[in-house]
Amino acid sequence: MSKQLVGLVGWRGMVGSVLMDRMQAEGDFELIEPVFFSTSNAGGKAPAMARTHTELKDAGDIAELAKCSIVITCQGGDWTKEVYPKLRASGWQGHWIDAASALRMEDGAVIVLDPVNEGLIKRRLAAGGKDWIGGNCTNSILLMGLAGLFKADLVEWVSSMTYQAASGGGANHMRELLKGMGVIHAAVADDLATPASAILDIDRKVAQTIREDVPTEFFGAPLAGGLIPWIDSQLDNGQSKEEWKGQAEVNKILGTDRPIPVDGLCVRIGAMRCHSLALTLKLKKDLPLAEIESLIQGGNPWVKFVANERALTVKELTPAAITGGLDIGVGRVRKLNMGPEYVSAFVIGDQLLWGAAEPLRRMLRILLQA
Ligand SMILES: NC(=O)C1=CN([C@@H]2O[C@H](COP(=O)(O)OP(=O)(O)OC[C@H]3O[C@@H](n4cnc5c(N)ncnc54)[C@H](OP(=O)(O)O)[C@@H]3O)[C@@H](O)[C@H]2O)C=CC1
Ligand SMILES: N[C@@H](CC(=O)OP(=O)(O)O)C(=O)O
Repeated sequence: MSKQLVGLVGWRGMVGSVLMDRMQAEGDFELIEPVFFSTSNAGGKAPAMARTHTELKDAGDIAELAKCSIVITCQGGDWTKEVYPKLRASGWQGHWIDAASALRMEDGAVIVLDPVNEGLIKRRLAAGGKDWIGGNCTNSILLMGLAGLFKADLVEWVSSMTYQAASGGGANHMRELLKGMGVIHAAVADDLATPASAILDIDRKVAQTIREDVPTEFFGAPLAGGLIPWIDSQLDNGQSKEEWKGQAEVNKILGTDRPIPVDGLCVRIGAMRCHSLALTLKLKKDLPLAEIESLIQGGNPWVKFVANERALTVKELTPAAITGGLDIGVGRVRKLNMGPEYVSAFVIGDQLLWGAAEPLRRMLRILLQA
């Protein structure tokens, strides 16, 4: 049987590169006939995974895109908004898999996170669904970590305080964070090399450097040595767009009839690519802690449950331990003073993997098996 023609757009960007790595690692390219597209280098050489279509196609060429039975894009929302309507208007009936948020809340689109909503995906596929959109990274990580509690329909509401990495903004934001770290260090490098230097003098110089010299072009405020308690645009109700996505996307992914309230504050911190969430959950009933832990552990094979002990937590539940892998760390699970149904949890994951690339790759596999 001939292999399906799969168009890849946005493959050299940050999310796209992680997707390419994962597709190679999992042997996905053996199963498809890839066609690589570019917005900037049509006619150039496609990457080595291309076998027959070795030239880059123009990502604005609707007729070329329409030859593919599946298009996967990590190119970004602007490109989606420009090209998707034209492609569908041309009569194209193929499957569209997209990392960008542009189509996420459209009625016909499913937000894909198959370890959590495989049933919904399969139902929509059987009903003729064609649009498969990756979720917001923070929400995908939250749901991957606590899938066991959601599957058991135990969650009454979630308060979600996030600690989001620089990579959520893109490659330039990661660079700006690192430059800022370098600028701060350079300002006090000599003092640090002198053990007798006064820490308050060092601190004064650092504070001044953060205020005056740390680059802010991409984040709009100094991130290195600090944090930024706002992510994305401002809505009229006082939420940030990132905070709004919490309830909207979590409920769409789960396909709930009655929305589970999800709200909290989203904060950018100086981590590179791991998003974390400090969660307060109100459960629908008072369950023994051991049962709650076991439900979380059984949520999916990627949950790395960390017992609520100091030594284990500081070793296992950090960006240093989690970055670059598919594990979703879950820990700090305990009952809170507010009452027996109130439980805390800390969830951490690599936002470029489960938060972006992996759900798309797995959706491709689901389509190839259908
Ligand atoms: N960043 C994140 O954490 C997440 C992002 N997403 C979504 O994924 C989409 C893509 O995001 P992201 O990967 O961060 O975007 P990037 O900016 O890294 O890449 C997007 C495109 O920019 C072009 N580009 C221009 N200069 C360069 C360069 N020097 N290196 C690589 N590519 C370059 C490439 O297009 P071309 O090859 O055609 O020139 C590339 O495909 C967005 O819609 C975003 O919302 C979703 C979840 C998380
Ligand atoms: N907004 C997220 C990253 C992202 O791309 O989100 P979305 O896919 O919902 O636009 C962050 O900054 O961490």
